[in-house]
Amino acid sequence: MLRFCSRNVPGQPLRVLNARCTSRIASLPFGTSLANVRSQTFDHVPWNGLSARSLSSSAAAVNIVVPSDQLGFAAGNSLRDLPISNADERKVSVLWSPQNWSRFHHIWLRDHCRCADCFHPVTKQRLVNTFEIPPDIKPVHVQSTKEGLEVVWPSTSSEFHSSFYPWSWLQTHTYDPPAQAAPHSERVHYIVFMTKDFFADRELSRKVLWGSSISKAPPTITYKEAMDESDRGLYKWLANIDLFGFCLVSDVPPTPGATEKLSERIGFIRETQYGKFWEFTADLSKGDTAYTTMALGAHTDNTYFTDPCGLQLFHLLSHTEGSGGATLLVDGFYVASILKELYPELHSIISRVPIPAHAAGEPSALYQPNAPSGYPVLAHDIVTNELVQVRWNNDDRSVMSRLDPSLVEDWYNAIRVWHKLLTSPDSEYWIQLTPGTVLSVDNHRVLHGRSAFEGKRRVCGAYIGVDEYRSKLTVLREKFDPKFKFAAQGRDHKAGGRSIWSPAL
Ligand SMILES: C[N+](C)(C)CCCC[C@H](N)C(=O)O
Ligand SMILES: O=C(O)CCC(=O)C(=O)O
Repeated sequence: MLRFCSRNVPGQPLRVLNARCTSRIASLPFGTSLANVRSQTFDHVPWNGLSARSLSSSAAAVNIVVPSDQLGFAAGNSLRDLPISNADERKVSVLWSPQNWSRFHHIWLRDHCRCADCFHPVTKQRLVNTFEIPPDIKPVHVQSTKEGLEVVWPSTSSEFHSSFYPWSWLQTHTYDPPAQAAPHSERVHYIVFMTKDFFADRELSRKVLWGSSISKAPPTITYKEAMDESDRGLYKWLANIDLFGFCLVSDVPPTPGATEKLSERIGFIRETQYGKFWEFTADLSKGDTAYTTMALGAHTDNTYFTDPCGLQLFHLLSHTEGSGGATLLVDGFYVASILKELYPELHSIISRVPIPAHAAGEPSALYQPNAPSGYPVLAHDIVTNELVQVRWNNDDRSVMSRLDPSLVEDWYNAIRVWHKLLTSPDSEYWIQLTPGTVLSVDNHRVLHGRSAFEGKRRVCGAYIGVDEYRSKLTVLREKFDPKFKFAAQGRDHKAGGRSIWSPAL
């Protein structure tokens, strides 16, 4: 049963507009003032017109306290001004608007309390002991306030425990139903010119997939922008990489020193068997074909690492006494989207068959991923199923000794088609790098390679860990992206400048 009651302003009408609550007793037409039904009880029935699913099957006497003085509704206003909340045996339901509501399990809400006793305001770590929360915990009081939802819990000690959840935080983290994810990526055949408002309205983590036409307007920033201490240019640089999977940096002094300093603007350089900040040329000084004049097909680096590097920076410092050595880029997400569309069963095979890999060119090192079978070419988020990583280097692939015998021919067919799409003229973006232009590549998405060359060719660059890159991008988003700004009107802890309600936590 639901008992509507208003608080704080006795006798004031409790007006709920746009919400309809159907009960066996009566249905409430739009705009009904509930004042006269304040004491009326309603069996717990589906909110008519709000959702096919009932809010709860079990009848439970709960108080809905929606202080009428805080409703502030004029006739016809939407519910968006103040969501209605109610609690049943196991969940709190929040009615955002006539067609939208969410449900949060009591245990989930209690576990996610962010008061200073439950969530460290500086370290942003959970303090509440999840495992001491009674599995059947129920609030003694639920209240909608202007800033968010207030829930009062029974507590073993004498006093109650009060939790607060900002509306925007609940909307960000709604899981029943899940927040409507914006389409993750869009395949464009034209080039989107990077205007500042282009960034402003982009959904975070959106991707712009591209083919060879990216050559018309490759994402580029200047060295001056990247080095600017305001970090605005750095944000633009990383936002470009996040959107396109790569970005050029122009007007960079053609020296290893300037390139290293540029790399470190993103984060600390990841040291590997090739060194920290590396320079390489065709002298086989390291046991890898990158240190030769050979052509290298489109690949991602470090498939032999459990955690392949996130970014790779290349700067062609000089090339004399010969030609060639053009750089190849292929958007692995773009090609995967085509494979999925045209050959879904092959897409499924390379998304599930693991590939072992090794780096064994240095006598003092033999790298293999921690999973003995390796990892599939395409890795997807386990919940959203969005593509998050491409791992492909056919040269560094080890023996396929764990292939299901019934899959051998299909697997070879799958990688053959994958390779055909990767090497299609529509997928390939060739660029002849020159001294002064640094190429930065998301090694989890964009494959790179090069054409064969003659002469003396010197390249320098660095690896940056994927977590260092993504952390810097998130910190810059907090600084520059209004979507990341959170204002809980005084209900916030901002130790270290970061809100406890940051969408990233
Ligand atoms: C970038 N640097 C020249 C240092 C090393 C290149 C090693 C590339 C290796 N075959 C891989 O795919 O990871
Ligand atoms: O020499 C180049 O331009 C690229 C070499 C390469 O693919 C690599 O180092 O992974």
